[in-house]
Amino acid sequence: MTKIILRGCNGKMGQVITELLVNDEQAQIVAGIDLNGIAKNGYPVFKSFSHCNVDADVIIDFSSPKGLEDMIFYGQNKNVPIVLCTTGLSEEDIAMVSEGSKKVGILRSANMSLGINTLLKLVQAATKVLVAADFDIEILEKHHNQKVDAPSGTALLLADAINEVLNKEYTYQYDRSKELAPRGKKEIGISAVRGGTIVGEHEVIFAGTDEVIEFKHTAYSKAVFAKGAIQAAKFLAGKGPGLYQMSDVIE
Ligand SMILES: NC(=O)C1=CN([C@@H]2O[C@H](COP(=O)(O)OP(=O)(O)OC[C@H]3O[C@@H](n4cnc5c(N)ncnc54)[C@H](O)[C@@H]3O)[C@@H](O)[C@H]2O)C=CC1
Ligand SMILES: O=C(O)C1=N[C@H](C(=O)O)C[C@H](O)C1
Repeated sequence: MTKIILRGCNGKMGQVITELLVNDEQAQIVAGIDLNGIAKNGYPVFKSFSHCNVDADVIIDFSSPKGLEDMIFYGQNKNVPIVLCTTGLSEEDIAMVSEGSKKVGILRSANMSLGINTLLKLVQAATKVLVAADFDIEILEKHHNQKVDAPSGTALLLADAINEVLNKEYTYQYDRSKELAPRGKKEIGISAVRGGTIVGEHEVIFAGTDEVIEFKHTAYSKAVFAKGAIQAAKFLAGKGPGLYQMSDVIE
């Protein structure tokens, strides 16, 4: 049985994971960490890791970048690897994750769904062909009105995957409305829409002369992310230090 500490347990994703694990025979939540500290799901909830005294195999984090350092410190000290699903991380946060992973296993992914992780490979293959034929690349993402970070972590993940194929030569253009200059050649445009209860939509648009190819992923429920996170937690439990990705879990 994989014993999980769920950080952000009282949030939207925390609740979906909690419900999914009720009937899971291979994994269970042994404690939650949440700023509001309210226990409502049959497991203890602590306001921070400094109060958490349970025996666990893995941490799943869907919360906020605040307190990231404390979580990594806890993981290193207790030898508990971390599935880091939270987005909106700064450059400094990402460097901290990279450094931290030298002492504890950390799997970081801005999107745990099978669909987006398949899309990453498809857009890389498309980029190789289409950029050589002078196509421009734009990414459009849409999310619910409660989302605090923009652009989404997934939009950045897609852009990074594309840019990897392009030897990291492209820059990201986030706000075209302030631009007077025309579109740059080596740039990836990234645009965000926020409204209602949209779970998560990502479009990668390859626009060439007289033809356009669009790749689109739509999440219809948060369960697609929760299932991926649980799968990742089962994979990561017992693993040693290192920086892992979803591609290590779903080939
Ligand atoms: N990687 C993925 O597949 C996905 C990632 N996310 C990301 O997960 C995060 C959470 O998303 P939601 O559940 O929608 O947000 P939410 O706002 O509904 O829930 C966040 C929860 O974390 C708690 N929290 C915030 N800061 C905390 C801290 N420093 N320590 C302990 N608890 C803290 C809040 O009290 C709240 O209960 C966001 O960054 C979001 O972008 C969301 C969906 C999928
Ligand atoms: O906050 C969300 O809801 C989501 N966040 C992730 C992101 O920033 O990409 C993943 C998913 O799209 C839902």
